[in-house]
Amino acid sequence: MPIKAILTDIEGTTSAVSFVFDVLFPYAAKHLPDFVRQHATRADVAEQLAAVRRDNNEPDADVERIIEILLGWIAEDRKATPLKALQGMVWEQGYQAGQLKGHVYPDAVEALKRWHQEGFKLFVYSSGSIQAQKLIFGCSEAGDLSPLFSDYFDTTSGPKREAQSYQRITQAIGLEAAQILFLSDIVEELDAARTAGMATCGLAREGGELAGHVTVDSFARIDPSTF
Ligand SMILES: CSCCC(=O)C(=O)COP(=O)(O)O
Ligand SMILES: [Mg+2]
Repeated sequence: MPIKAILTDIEGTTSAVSFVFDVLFPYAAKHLPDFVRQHATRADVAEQLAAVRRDNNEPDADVERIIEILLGWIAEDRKATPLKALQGMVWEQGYQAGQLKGHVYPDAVEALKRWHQEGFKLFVYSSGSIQAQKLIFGCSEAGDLSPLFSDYFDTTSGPKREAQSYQRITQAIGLEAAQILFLSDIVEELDAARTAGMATCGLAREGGELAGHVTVDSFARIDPSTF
């Protein structure tokens, strides 16, 4: 069945792991405490603070305790939906102030533009919140790439290592799973997408193999017509 849509991961796939770990996460760790203190009663922030209390089973946690929990989650790279939502809000301030510019590999920019022009529908699936995804592509070093994408999916569709998440995304996209090519640098994500019936391609930017999946080191080597 020919590929009609491409669903891509961000960290380690379109964008450098070092940008996420050395720029985005430290920025969030630095600015999140004051952001939470200042906006704790704002409806969208309060909703995420309530979710942290629920997820950590600490119904009485005050704002300072929640900040402590969130900083711990950043340090351990926990893909918790409330942390991801709050990080997106903090990064928005950084992008708006011109302190952050999204990193997207030039080969990814070139291929995404070409595939879009060729008629492939492009989608993103990342543990980063949809807001964070729109920012990294909308305020990228290569300019505003957001017109390339038809839709974005985050952990509200489920964890990235579970096949059911890819089934939900397939339903939302409205194609057969076999018509969707999923790109990622994590073998467990590729395995889950394949279990859901998607075609897969691994990105190993430093070289090597993602066991059991076609693996490339650059978007320039991906030809959707061969999957
Ligand atoms: C959307 S940029 C921030 C990336 C992020 O927070 C993250 O956890 C990366 O997860 P991914 O699923 O893109 O590997
Ligand atoms: Mg990744």
